[in-house]
Amino acid sequence: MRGGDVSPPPAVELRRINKRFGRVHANRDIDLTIDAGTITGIIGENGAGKSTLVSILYGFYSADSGDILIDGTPVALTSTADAIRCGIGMVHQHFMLVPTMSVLDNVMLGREGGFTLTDGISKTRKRLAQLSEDYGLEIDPDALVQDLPVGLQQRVEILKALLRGARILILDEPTGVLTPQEADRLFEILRMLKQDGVTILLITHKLREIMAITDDVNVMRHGQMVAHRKTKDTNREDLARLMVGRDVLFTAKYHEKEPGAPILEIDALTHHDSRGSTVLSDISFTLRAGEILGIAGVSGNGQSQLLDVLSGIEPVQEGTIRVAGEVIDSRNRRDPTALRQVGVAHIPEDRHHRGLVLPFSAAESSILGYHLTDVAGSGLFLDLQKIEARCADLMQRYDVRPPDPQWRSGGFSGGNQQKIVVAREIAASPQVLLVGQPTRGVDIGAIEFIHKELLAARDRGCAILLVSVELDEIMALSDRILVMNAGRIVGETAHGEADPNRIGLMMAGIDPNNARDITVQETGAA
Ligand SMILES: Nc1ncnc2c1ncn2[C@@H]1O[C@H](COP(=O)(O)OP(=O)(O)OP(=O)(O)O)[C@@H](O)[C@H]1O
Repeated sequence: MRGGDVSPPPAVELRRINKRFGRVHANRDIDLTIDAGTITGIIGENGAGKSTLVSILYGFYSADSGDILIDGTPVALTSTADAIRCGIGMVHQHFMLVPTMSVLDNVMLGREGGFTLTDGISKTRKRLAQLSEDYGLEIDPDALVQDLPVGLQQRVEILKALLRGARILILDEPTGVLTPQEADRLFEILRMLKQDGVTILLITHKLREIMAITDDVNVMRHGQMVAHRKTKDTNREDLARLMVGRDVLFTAKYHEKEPGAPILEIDALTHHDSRGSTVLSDISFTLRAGEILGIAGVSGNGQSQLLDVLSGIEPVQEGTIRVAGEVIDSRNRRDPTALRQVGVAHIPEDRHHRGLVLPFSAAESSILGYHLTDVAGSGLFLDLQKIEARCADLMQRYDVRPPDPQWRSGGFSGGNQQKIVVAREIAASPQVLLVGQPTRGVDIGAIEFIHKELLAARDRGCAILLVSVELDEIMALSDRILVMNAGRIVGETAHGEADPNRIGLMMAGIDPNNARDITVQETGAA
């Protein structure tokens, strides 16, 4: 017991935790102490071992060795059910909810933990309503999960954990998919939970969030815990240095450059989803060679559909796309492979579903979409040696860890998976590069690197369409910015004239010329 006999034991104590995956030593002699009723952050580069560590605490992985103490008592966590029984809950990066079921059904699912069948539906409904009210979560128990925006889906995950009796809540990169407004709301909820004595463990790459909400912060590097700081005694620069081992540039080194000829011309593009709702409305713009055109917008305002149509995942319904003179419209479809052959590359927003095939090796994933080009070999068959050698080279340049072309794509940490996708698409030297959320889940060192690579591709003449919910990222890289709201382009601004407040208002659907006394909070990529 620390601090004399009267102080309570820590909520969580990890002692000399070790975990290996084959030859990767993901967690090496990790010690971590978390006091009850605090918010503790864990930061570290991609692949540092953060998710592995919290997965061990949640009983998802078993440690090879080491001890776990909850409230001072040693526990054996051999399954997530064990963890739930010990009062541990987890909100995952990829939600574990069933989209076609209601909120109530979802929280009733898999009740291994704090409440049982005898609780009955009506009792659960009451507790759900009470918790939702206590924390201002605004959740309708009968809503279908698929109809809720991601911010609300995440609250359902939190409610599910609380209903199972969680007193220790783990959140693994909870804001990666949230708008800045949703993230602020999440932090209010976390502060309320802390006031009620819940202990919170937060993994994030965003140092702004660490500084805003945590009491303590722990830094991991190469599988080890290398530093602990009281948040009030540190700052972003200090933490960045501890993580990466060098100073980090928080803003990309942008320089002006005259763009070349038009390469991608979009005219009157309108698109409807499967339910007939209009998701893109009369979109027209021109993208030039050697230009980065940023699309700013709150997620869910048509940006994803725009990328889907431009990359050939969805057919053009109304309007035309002209790529290097070639016309694509409703009568003349091009699928993503055909588009790649005319030089249109795509870094998709969702690396799990569209960027990688998780059971494939890194080498196989590194030629996805390019298997018909000479990077895959010259004859009828794939030249595996050539593919692996090229993949090894890309992995070295993009600092993918482990740098092993034969490693299974699904066995890389989230940020390293993202680097594989970014490396593949930039290395194809496309004429047009469509980019969706390029730095989601990526550590600050890698953000700096990816930004540098995007600017370098622009300087080589590539025309880049950059979609990101991080306004800082859009402002740092784009020569021109278009703002999207409700499926329409509602504003345009040049790099030098970009004003985050004006853009923020347009993103929210407010005409900045008529808005008074409204300021919009800036977002932060790191
Ligand atoms: N299921 C697995 N199979 C094989 N290797 C794995 C598995 N899970 C993790 N690893 C390896 O363990 C190491 C640590 O991964 P982990 O996901 O814990 O990192 P992280 O710090 O959470 O990274 P990120 O910030 O990118 O999410 C990585 O090198 C990864 O490749």
